Amino acid sequence: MSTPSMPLSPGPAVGPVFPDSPALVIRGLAKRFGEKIAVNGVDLDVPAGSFYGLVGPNGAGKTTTLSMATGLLRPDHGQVWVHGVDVWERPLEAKKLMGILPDGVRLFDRLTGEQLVTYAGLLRGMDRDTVAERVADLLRALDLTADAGTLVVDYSAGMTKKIALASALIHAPSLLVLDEPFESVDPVSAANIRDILKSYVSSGGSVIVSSHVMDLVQRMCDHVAVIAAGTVLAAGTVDEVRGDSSLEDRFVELVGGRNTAEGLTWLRTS
Ligand SMILES: Nc1ncnc2c1ncn2[C@@H]1O[C@H](COP(=O)(O)OP(=O)(O)OP(=O)(O)O)[C@@H](O)[C@H]1O
Repeated sequence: MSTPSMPLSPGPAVGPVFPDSPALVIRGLAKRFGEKIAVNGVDLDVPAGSFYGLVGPNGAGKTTTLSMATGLLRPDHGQVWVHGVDVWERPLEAKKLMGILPDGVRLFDRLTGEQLVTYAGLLRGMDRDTVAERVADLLRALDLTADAGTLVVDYSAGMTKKIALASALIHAPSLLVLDEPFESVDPVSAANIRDILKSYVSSGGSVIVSSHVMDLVQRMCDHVAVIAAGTVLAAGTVDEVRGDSSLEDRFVELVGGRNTAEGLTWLRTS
């Protein structure tokens, strides 16, 4: 595979971040697990200030792509830039710019919710007073104040998602990478999270979010990429990708795979 190149200037090898550069650029990203090709040459451009949805069927390669884009999983091929900073060449610089909500990663769950978010802030090198102020704000915004002193291991799945999101937001990153942030989250909390993310984007932040909920992506995101079998099938603004259809219909059209229940006659009760 030839060396991938970024079309827009990635900036100098060392130096300040370029605010005008795209929030995230992915070129030729690929990953194989044994015989299984999980990600097969993904290119993606997430403009700064966009709310970008990444959708695809189960096993499409969304988590693998986002893990490689955020420096959690080493790609076999390809390159990733966050605001012009090469994630795999300058990981510390790149990671300062990102807030990450990974899917299924273990948290330090013997800490209380408050301790966990505080720890995330201190790890980011923030001073204690700012951390304390932001932890209180985040717990309030995510409706976790009453459970601040509860161990994370005793949180429900939705509460765990929310405390992990708070940990990703504490250092006010430029780019938020969220893998299935709404999974297991109740509708009121999901609406609160959407409001937080919308105001984050309107104040200049960028978000890339993976989700299976097409309706949510259509309402919330301004850009979307459809990925299946490790390949991007369509990408652009939500209106460009969906055309005259709903995003859900367009998704089914692109991805295919609708099955009938013909083979499950034994499931009929009458
Ligand atoms: N660590 C691993 N070892 C082996 N195979 C893996 C591993 N991680 C992912 N895969 C495989 O790679 C493919 C892509 O998985 P991935 O988790 O990226 O998909 P996804 O789009 O996030 O799926 P879902 O929507 O179900 O979460 C799948 O076939 C999966 O089985």
